[in-house]
Amino acid sequence: MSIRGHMVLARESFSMDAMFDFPGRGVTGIQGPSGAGKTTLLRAIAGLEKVQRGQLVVNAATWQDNNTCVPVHRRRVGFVFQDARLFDHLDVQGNLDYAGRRGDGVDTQQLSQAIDLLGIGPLLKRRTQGLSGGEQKRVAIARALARGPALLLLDEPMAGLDRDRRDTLLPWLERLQRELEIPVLMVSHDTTEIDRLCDHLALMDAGRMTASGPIQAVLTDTGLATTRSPGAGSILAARVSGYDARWKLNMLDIAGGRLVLPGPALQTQSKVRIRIAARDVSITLQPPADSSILNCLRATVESLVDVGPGQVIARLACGADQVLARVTTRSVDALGLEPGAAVYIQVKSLALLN
Ligand SMILES: Nc1ncnc2c1ncn2[C@@H]1O[C@H](COP(=O)(O)OP(=O)(O)OP(=O)(O)O)[C@@H](O)[C@H]1O
Repeated sequence: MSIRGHMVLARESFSMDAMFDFPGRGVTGIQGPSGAGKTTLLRAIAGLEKVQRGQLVVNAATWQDNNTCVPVHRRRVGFVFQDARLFDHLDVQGNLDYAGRRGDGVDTQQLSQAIDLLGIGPLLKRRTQGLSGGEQKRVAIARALARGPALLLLDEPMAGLDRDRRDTLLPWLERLQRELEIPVLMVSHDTTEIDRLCDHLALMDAGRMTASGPIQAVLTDTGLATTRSPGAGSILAARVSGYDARWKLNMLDIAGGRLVLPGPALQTQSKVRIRIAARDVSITLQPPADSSILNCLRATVESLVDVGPGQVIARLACGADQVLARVTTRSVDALGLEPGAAVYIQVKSLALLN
């Protein structure tokens, strides 16, 4: 199960030579600087962009190779563009029906599942002009799912929405991610959206793929410039193992031990993802005797990379997980840190992702 391909094209001031091999299920995030070619790649996969050379196999179906080029309307692809592009003269139902006009018509079962998953039922008779930005996006996504696509392409699904609207749209997208079998390629600038929704992450720059892999591995690959950015961090899978009602602390089991997260009680045994920002992690040689920091775990230094004047990014193994820590060169020297060193990491704050 995979989405494999190679897209080559040249424009006056841009060329793309992108090889990719993404998982055939789950959500793959595509990130990269403005102008890297992310939208162009999605358009090429959808068959909307004329390429000089193209190969594309979507879960064993060949959409493009030297001899074949399946036309756009025969590619089983759902595409949500940056601007939702709904038809103003039609109501929501009319917009959804419109999706069936090309290709093989509407897949009624898939469409009713999408209407249900995205909570669109109450909106069906509404004119699209009166819908909020988030509602319009949900309708656009349902429309993209209406023909029962084999692949869903989302180009900046949160673009143009303010923080509050993003926060309300995200749970709908999480629901889709959990309950739909369709693989999704999602271009996004938004780290929260990427962290919460993606299992796999690909990075693009100047028309080329610079990295692609499980999100945890890509985020902690110190060979990539992204781990030098102020927002660098790692994502860990955790299981909720208990709740301390007195202090309102959730106990989260991770591969390398236990973390505590303040807040309302999470459902025991549920799986959650947490993000640990590299700047919130400090390193000690001994477990602290009296510290206000609750989260302290054993770890082993894997690598140390200079990332600017006086600063180092350390990658540490913590159980089967990798954690990044941004520390000073002075601390590295004072603690005698080197690959293989056994240490403790202290985590100042955690962000719960889902
Ligand atoms: N229709 C077009 N004609 C000519 N050049 C184009 C066209 N569309 C995009 N480009 C150029 O191709 C390059 C890649 O654009 P693309 O929109 O794919 O980048 P992107 O990574 O999606 O950027 P952003 O994050 O800003 O949306 C850019 O240099 C852009 O200016």
